[in-house]
Amino acid sequence: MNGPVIRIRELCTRFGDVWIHRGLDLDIQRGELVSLVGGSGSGKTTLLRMIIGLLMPTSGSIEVFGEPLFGGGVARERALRQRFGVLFQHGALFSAFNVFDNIAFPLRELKRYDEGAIRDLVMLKLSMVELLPRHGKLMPAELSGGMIKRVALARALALEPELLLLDEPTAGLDPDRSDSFVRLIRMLGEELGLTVMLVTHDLDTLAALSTRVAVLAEHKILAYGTTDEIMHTDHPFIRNFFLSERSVRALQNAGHAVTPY
Ligand SMILES: Nc1ncnc2c1ncn2[C@@H]1O[C@H](COP(=O)(O)OP(=O)(O)OP(=O)(O)O)[C@@H](O)[C@H]1O
Repeated sequence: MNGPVIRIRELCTRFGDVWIHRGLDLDIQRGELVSLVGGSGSGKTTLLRMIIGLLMPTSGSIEVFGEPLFGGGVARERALRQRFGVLFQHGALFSAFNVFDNIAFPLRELKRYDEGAIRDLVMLKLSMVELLPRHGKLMPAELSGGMIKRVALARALALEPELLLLDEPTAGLDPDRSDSFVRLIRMLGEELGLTVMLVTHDLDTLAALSTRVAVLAEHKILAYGTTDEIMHTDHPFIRNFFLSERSVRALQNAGHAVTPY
């Protein structure tokens, strides 16, 4: 496929009288790792939910893998969605299923594999996220925050997606767990040749992962470029977000040349 993996044009979203997005355009090319940042309530999660197909925009278009996301009939929409994996903010594991069954869920839903093949695939995904076969028997309530994220990532990877969408992947993790989860995402992204889009508030995550950063402000993608390009864009949100003392430390740790504002 040529062209962007995600192509959004003239997207508008209105809830009641309130406009969230207004004329938003965004292209994400294959192999990119794009962090979406923006102020609280700017519409990042809403945009992610639209790309997943959970919400319809008020107007405008979203194409994924060169095909319109909406309006192609249930079977085609489902086939399209099988090509992307989603990691929700709190993992969204099924609390009544153990780890094995959570990861097996999308595979069983597909009705393409017998239980032997499903077992092999679940074990493979567990090892990809650096968990052990015995972890498969645990229930979600028995997992640490970091393990929940890893299981949710294994489930997101179950159908071997080409596109991975992550909502606040490191939220709620302590710095060590956050660092190791970021390393895992980066390694898997490279090994599997994934295109990744993530929503994050965390500068460490953004600085360590992104090939590009998209800034959602004033109802649209106000700036889009490499971390270095974005850092040097003059806009109040960008100055506050990137050039606070804490942010500068995170960016310097990730090897970016930056001086405090
Ligand atoms: N289904 C909905 N109905 C009405 N309003 C909604 C709905 N979903 C989101 N909103 C509103 O849209 C705005 C954008 O919400 P969204 O969760 O996308 O923001 P965000 O940028 O992800 O914020 P945060 O960084 O705080 O998580 C908010 O004001 C929210 O209250």
